[in-house]
Amino acid sequence: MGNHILAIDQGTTSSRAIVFSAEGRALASAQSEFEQHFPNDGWVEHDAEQIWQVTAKVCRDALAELDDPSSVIGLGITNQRETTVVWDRTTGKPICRAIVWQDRRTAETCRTLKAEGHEDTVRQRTGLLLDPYFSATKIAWMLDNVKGARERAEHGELAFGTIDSWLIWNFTGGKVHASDATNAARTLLFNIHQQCWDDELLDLFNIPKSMLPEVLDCAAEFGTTTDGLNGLALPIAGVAGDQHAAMIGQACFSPGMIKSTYGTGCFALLHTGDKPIASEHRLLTTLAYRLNGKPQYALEGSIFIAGAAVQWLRDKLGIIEQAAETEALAESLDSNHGVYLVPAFTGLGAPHWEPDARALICGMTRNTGRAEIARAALEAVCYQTHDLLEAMTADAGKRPDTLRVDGGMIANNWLMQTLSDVTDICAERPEMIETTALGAARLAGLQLGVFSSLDDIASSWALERRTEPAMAGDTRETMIKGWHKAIKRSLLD
Ligand SMILES: Nc1ncnc2c1ncn2[C@@H]1O[C@H](COP(=O)(O)OP(=O)(O)O)[C@@H](O)[C@H]1O
Ligand SMILES: O=P(O)(O)OC[C@H](O)CO
Repeated sequence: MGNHILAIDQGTTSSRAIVFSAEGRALASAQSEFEQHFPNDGWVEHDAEQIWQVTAKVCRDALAELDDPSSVIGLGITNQRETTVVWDRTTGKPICRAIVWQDRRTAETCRTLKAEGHEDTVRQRTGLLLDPYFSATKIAWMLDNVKGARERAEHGELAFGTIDSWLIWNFTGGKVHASDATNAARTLLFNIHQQCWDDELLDLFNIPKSMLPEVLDCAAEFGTTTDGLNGLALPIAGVAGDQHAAMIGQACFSPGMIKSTYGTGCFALLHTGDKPIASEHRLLTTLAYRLNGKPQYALEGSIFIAGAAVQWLRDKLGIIEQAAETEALAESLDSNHGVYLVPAFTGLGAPHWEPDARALICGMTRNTGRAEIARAALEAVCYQTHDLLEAMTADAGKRPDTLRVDGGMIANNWLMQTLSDVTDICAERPEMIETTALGAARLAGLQLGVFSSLDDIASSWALERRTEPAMAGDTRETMIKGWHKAIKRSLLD
């Protein structure tokens, strides 16, 4: 019998499937992008049916690369979080397109709920804020805007799920409606202290409880695949939201350990142990993971735009052809020449939480060219990480000394060094950069007996590159001061 695990990383722009060995080597993989829909300003939608089709296909493609597919003993799923799907339990069809985490259409609803004084209760119970980022107001929007949806939901005909639930439902032929605690904790409906759906919050957001999935640990029995894999029956044994899976993939298992993932957005999570810490600096309190019924908590800083700013340079400004070109452009300058880019294209996340802030470039002169702008896009990621780390240090009472980094953007060595310089913290990049998918595989492996413990998993984490801070203190201070001035301007909008 084999011990390989198929892991799915269902991300915001693409679905990936990777088969991992027990040592954490990628034995086979496949990836496919899918369509992004922007039907209105600030709206972002996905076709959930297409996500299911594309995801099942990349799994089949990865399995087909193996000499012996029977060596695969289980499936782990990790996913873009908060993105909301509502479907009909009988037909299995979504009632409308999925509303993506980046979508800002419910900003007004959030403002009203805040003005009515509900934010403290919501924060206290969920660890989150009243922001359109999370699922609850997205579900309510669907119920109120898709004809007949509210009535059908009240009659128990509709199901809600984040993308993990939607995939589990489809892989099991509609038999299992489940999610894991980390995904549930991003909905604004889950009480992170009691580890259950919160009836008062369901009332506040006006969402029928019958729509919600059963919530399980991250390593658990989520059913067996009957559909999508050419008849292959695999136990779905590990599930976590992508940032939580990255915590597992980066082996951040002790309080004080922190990882930061640089993909479309950037998400830094600090492990805070078995007690939740309420942030006083507008960070989120969330789950790191939940195993054997025992939640481990984290403080999270969420930045909505990181690599997406580089995509913008490529697709909208046309000043680069490939993301990797930003490295040589940034390196070609001796300083940032006073140019800053605040990438508030979809508002600002932590620690500002300003859905209406908008992006800007400032400090330009006649000398400013593509190198300054590319460098400013990369530096913005470093400054934002700096701001998150300051907030985390203040909340947790201790400054982390090492940041474990991953995500597509961190292949950029200039960015990695500048991150260390600006944050004044060492950055460590692991050998296996696909930490998200690896984390999902690890969770499934834990459930299926491939690993006996988290220590067993931690022993296979291997360092590939480490950067040390090497910038003079006064240079750092000047740069950060310039950034904070730019941020102030973007908040004026
Ligand atoms: N060498 C690079 N330098 C800067 N940005 C990069 C580089 N390579 C990829 N990126 C950016 O990283 C992002 C892709 O990272 P990935 O982890 O695959 O994202 P996601 O999982 O969110 O789709 C893209 O936004 C891309 O612009
Ligand atoms: O799909 P990613 O990697 O951009 O991650 C999305 C996050 O989970 C959103 O909270």
